Amino acid sequence: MNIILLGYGKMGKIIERVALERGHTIAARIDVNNQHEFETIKGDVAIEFSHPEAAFENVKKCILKNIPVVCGTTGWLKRKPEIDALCEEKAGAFFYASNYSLGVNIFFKLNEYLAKMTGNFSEYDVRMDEIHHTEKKDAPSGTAITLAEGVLKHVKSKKGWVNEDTDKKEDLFIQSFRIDQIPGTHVVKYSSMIDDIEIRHIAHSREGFAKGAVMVAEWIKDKKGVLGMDDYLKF
Ligand SMILES: NC(=O)C1=CN([C@@H]2O[C@H](COP(=O)(O)OP(=O)(O)OC[C@H]3O[C@@H](n4cnc5c(N)ncnc54)[C@H](OP(=O)(O)O)[C@@H]3O)[C@@H](O)[C@H]2O)C=CC1
Ligand SMILES: O=C(O)C1=N[C@H](C(=O)O)C[C@H](O)C1
Repeated sequence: MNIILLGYGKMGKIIERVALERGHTIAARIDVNNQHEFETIKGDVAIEFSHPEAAFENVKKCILKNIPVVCGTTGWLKRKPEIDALCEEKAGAFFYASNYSLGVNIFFKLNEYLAKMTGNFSEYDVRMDEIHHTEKKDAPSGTAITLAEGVLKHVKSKKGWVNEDTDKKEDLFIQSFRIDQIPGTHVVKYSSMIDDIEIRHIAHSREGFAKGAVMVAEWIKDKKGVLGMDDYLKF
């Protein structure tokens, strides 16, 4: 496959290496300074890991050019419904995941299972921590938001997530920490007066995110529609 990279920062560079190792070629590396090149570029699929302010336009351009697009950029999801609608209208292919690593997607399912179990017992409260490197633009992380959505689906006492400390029982508190070089750590804590049940996912590097994104790009090449990890992994 000939892959267009939209965003050539930390993730774009690792995705390039993984893609080359898997026998693909790179059609273009589009970053903030060479956006105009995108107008003339041809490729089989685009992988978009850029900036919360840039993702919407990048994905839109791909759909309008009929290029299947795999997007990993977080922090722009308020506008995702517009992209979903455009993708359906143009019969395009758009894939979004807040986290492309296999481990995190297993972790999402484990979290939902625990939320369902503890949600039946008023003794348990739940909160979350996410820890990332200091260059991260958005908070809370996209992964933390997906985990929170998994909790909110099953724990009916929680009405929404918040990113600052709260003493309201109905708020699910996601605490964000920014520490140099941390690729991504997520913790969900189910606590009662008697015990704690805590699950933790620690990414040792960005390798899992990049490998997952390239594998999804291989898969999406001949697909149509608005797609996500549940379509790809089919757990
Ligand atoms: N879903 C997942 O599995 C994962 C998602 N992410 C997400 O991916 C995104 C990128 O992460 P990361 O690579 O670490 O970030 P970086 O800041 O290292 O890289 C982003 C790159 O995109 C560039 N950029 C900015 N605007 C545009 C634009 N309009 N078009 C193309 N490129 C642009 C930036 O340039 P400049 O620096 O000049 O602004 C920068 O080079 C983040 O939103 C992050 O949260 C990260 C890891 C995994
Ligand atoms: O910005 C990052 O680095 C990461 N972003 C994603 C997120 O916001 O969840 C995925 C991963 O945690 C790394």
